[in-house]
Amino acid sequence: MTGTSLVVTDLCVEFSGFVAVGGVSFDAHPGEVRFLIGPNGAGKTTCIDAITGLVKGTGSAKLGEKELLGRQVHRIVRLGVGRTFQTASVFDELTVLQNLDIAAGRHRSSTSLLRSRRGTDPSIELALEETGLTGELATPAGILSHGQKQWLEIAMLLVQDAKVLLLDEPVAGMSQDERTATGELLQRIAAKRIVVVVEHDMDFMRRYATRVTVLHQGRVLSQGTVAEVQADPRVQEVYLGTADAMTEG
Ligand SMILES: Nc1ncnc2c1ncn2[C@@H]1O[C@H](COP(=O)(O)OP(=O)(O)OP(=O)(O)O)[C@@H](O)[C@H]1O
Repeated sequence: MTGTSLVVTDLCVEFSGFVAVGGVSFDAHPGEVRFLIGPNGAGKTTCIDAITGLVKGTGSAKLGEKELLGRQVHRIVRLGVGRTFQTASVFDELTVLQNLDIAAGRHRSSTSLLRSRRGTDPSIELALEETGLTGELATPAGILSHGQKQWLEIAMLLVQDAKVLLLDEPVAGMSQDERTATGELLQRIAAKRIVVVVEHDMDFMRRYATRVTVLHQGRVLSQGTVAEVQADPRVQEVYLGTADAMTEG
């Protein structure tokens, strides 16, 4: 393990007295694809919301020496923590390049698109290559496939040089080919960054997770490698009878 880690300790989030996250601890390091799984309402998204400052949490979420909890959203972004949402939040009317320019903090008018290839900055070129979107530079984001929109969101985080990528259900609604491409993309970007994936798709988790944290009713039910959590009877019990039973596949 090298580089700065994300260490979440005893994270708690309450909504008007309802405990959505009740003392969750996990860590994530560069070089691994870390998964957070659990049934509906387990508290997965709320954990991400707390780490990124969208909801108030107590406990601790540290990136290296820096405490994230209690900081404002934009300051957390500035520390290199990026996230995606369950619904892609790209600008549909703008091209892929314009979306990336905005992410990079630049503005490019549509007339300058003709010169766009020559003028593309290296971080954008790299993000396009990593996400396989190089050929879509001038495509309006609104007509990208569902998978490509998710990749564009990831590319926007790469352009911002995010050290931590928190991805909320990145493969929901994707075709099998898109899932495979996304899994391989996550493995590539995780080599140097912290990647935490919230997912429902068990097959995807089994194929690409390095370590898994299983949440249930706001608490950590089990934690470990895919094999370890799959073998945990408590996890099997929680998933028993669901379409995505842990032992399938
Ligand atoms: N803003 C909010 N106000 C009140 N309750 C909330 C709020 N956000 C989430 N909750 C509740 O907190 C619990 C955890 O929700 P969360 O969205 O984190 O679960 P999840 O594991 O991400 O579920 P899913 O897989 O369905 O997205 C749920 O019971 C949810 O209804």
